Amino acid sequence: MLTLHGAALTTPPTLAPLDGSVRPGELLAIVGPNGAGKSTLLSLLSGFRACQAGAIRLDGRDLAQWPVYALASRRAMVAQQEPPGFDWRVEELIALGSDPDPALVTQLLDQMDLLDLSDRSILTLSGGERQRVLIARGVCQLLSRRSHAATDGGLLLLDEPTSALDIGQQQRLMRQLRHWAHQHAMAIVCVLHDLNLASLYADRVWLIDNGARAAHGTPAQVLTPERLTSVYGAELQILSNATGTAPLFALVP
Ligand SMILES: Nc1ncnc2c1ncn2[C@@H]1O[C@H](COP(=O)(O)OP(=O)(O)OP(=O)(O)O)[C@@H](O)[C@H]1O
Repeated sequence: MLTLHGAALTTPPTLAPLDGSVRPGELLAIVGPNGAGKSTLLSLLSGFRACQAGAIRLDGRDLAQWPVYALASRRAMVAQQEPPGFDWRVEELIALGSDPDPALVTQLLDQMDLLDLSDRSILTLSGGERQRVLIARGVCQLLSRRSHAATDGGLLLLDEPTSALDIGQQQRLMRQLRHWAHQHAMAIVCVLHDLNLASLYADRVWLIDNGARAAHGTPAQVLTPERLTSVYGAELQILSNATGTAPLFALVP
């Protein structure tokens, strides 16, 4: 479990103090306009950036106190635009640094619709294919390093994981994220620009605006047309949703 206790950044890029938690088995979406502070917040949650006030704790221990190797078994981060780096084959890159059971790699290749690409060089992949490989690598890191003592699947942090995906792959990924969250009691935090994906798949949403959390709760509580119009300055119409619970939006032409 990840907990925030007045966690803040006081020098630019600033973030107002945040309290809250990310629980095993849930999918938390972080949404907000460009420049709101979403990626900055994700870098705090990952421990790559230290908060300047308050604290962030993973399993009750301050993030800054975790030894690097131990932290890598409990938290994986997939950044927005990771450069491809060296000429790895897809299945090599997924396993890199994790020494996983080969069956896990095959399962992840299947789950991310990458089986046909397993032997290809990462340098030859399209943007969306590469994005799916990097997500598989993050999940592989958590599942293969998981200790027998762990009661949950750790923390997976994803910065705009659907940005390069077509709508079919977006749906597959979001369903797969929910599946991993439930099957492995994994806590998953996803920065999303697509409010409809947040609405359809997230258990909870944090709306970030201007370096502060403007609202948090279920998608239906947070994603109201009035609030979104005010925060994004976009003219929206609300569409009905098949489940009748989460709102869906379209731009007014
Ligand atoms: N080192 C820095 N010094 C000063 N300001 C910064 C620094 N890094 C980022 N910023 C600013 O902090 C704000 C938040 O940036 P961040 O990347 O977290 O936004 P974001 O919500 O992820 O945006 P986007 O949706 O465009 O990816 C932006 O206005 C950015 O210009």
